[in-house]
Amino acid sequence: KESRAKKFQRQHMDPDGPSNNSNYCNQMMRRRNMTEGRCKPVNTFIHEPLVDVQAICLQGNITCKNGQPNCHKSSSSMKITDCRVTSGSKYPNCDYRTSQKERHIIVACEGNPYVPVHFDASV
Ligand SMILES: Nc1ncnc2c1ncn2[C@@H]1O[C@H](C(=O)NS(=O)(=O)C[C@H]2[C@@H](O)[C@H](n3ccc(=O)[nH]c3=O)O[C@@H]2CO)[C@@H](O)[C@H]1O
Repeated sequence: KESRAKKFQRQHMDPDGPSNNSNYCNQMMRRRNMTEGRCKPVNTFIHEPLVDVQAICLQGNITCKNGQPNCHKSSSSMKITDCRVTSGSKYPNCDYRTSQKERHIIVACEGNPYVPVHFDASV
């Protein structure tokens, strides 16, 4: 069974990216298995070293969107790519818009070791 930490890495980590082609999201959403059963509507890939993303958990606690107190915001902005389904997207041919950004990111952390398990938002 995939751990929540590993699931976070599968869904959100791409240190070697981004390749600034408009098909990045179409390729990566399939490759990371987020187009099975449905097209995941929104997903962010983070183009920073895993250790830098794990270090976000050491920042002060902030409230997550779901009200839990275990979220943390990155101290610096990070290179990310937002993938968002297009209006014309029809499962199983999931179609995404690829948007490269530099944002502070907010993740939820859990466990021992205390590591990212959920992507909450970018700001
Ligand atoms: N505090 C917590 N502590 C611990 N765990 C927590 C906590 N909160 C949730 N989980 C868990 O995480 C799991 C999960 O998949 N949550 S999810 O909201 O659907 C993820 C969002 C995100 O993947 C994506 N998104 C969204 C915006 C954006 O900019 N970029 C972007 O990528 O869209 C998704 C839907 O919004 C779920 O098992 C839930 O129980």
